[in-house]
Amino acid sequence: MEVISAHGLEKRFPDLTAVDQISFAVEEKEIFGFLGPNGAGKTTTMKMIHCVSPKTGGILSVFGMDVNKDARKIKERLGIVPQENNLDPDFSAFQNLTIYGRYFGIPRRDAETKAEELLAFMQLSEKRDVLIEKLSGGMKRRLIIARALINDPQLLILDEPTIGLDPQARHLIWEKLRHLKAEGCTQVMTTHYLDEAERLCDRLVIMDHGKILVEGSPEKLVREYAGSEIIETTPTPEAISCLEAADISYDIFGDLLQVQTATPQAIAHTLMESCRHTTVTVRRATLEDVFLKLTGRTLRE
Ligand SMILES: Nc1ncnc2c1ncn2[C@@H]1O[C@H](COP(=O)(O)OP(=O)(O)OP(=O)(O)O)[C@@H](O)[C@H]1O
Repeated sequence: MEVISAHGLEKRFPDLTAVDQISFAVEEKEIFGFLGPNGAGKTTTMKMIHCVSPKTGGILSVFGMDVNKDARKIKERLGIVPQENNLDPDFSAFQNLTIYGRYFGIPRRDAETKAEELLAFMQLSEKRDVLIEKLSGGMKRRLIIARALINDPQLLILDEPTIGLDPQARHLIWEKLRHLKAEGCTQVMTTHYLDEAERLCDRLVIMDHGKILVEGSPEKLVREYAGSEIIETTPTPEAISCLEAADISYDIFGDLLQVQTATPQAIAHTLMESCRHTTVTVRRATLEDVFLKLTGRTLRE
């Protein structure tokens, strides 16, 4: 069953088209990722899904309902983890959860029971009565996820869930998101961390300039767009003439020469033979290789 279905979805602002006729479908119980450079249109797409920014064209349905007509009913079944920390600084961790429960009309006692459960789930019980400003970045992020779960959402929308966190905090959040998935919670996320997308997402799209460039599982995208292995060395005249003599295609990015291949051994050996004073390394291709190949290396502001 499709939880989200978009056809020719568009968001036009007076000066630019942020989302330009994109189509995608998110299936029940999957984690679906939106990747793309800054300004690609990811957050705008998320905002249309959670009904805070009306679409200007195309079709977008969530739980089979039209976002422009049934926003209230859709929102009741959603959990939102925004990019920015918008916890209420005047209240404790526990109060932030119970007060949020009121927006969904959850009776006070039920909200309190649920809040205790969620604090325990996110390993925050010890911080129950602590004010927001005393929490670390990782704790705040976990609390925002806990808050998004107060209404038992069927769809969780995560905008950069682990932005700015240390590896321990990120791993803990990944574990919790996997747990939620196993319990049947569909998730849609944006992330700039390609390792995060590779680990968590069943399927993803890479967007740029408001359009979807590619869609598929991380494994499929790596296989199709980056080959299985990457050879890296310094772009010396010897390395370049060695590859050109063997008719092997390569890319040069600053002081890095890369060859994408499924058969790295023979090429790496040839390169090592002809460039004895430079290092030649072989590594597995990653989603980051796909991302840079499709969206380029030019800095986006
Ligand atoms: N309310 C708005 N009015 C006008 N332009 C907007 C508005 N919101 C977003 N934009 C523009 O739409 C484009 C897409 O923005 P969006 O925030 O969706 O990108 P993003 O992919 O989420 O980027 P990031 O990775 O930086 O979060 C950008 O050029 C942005 O400046």
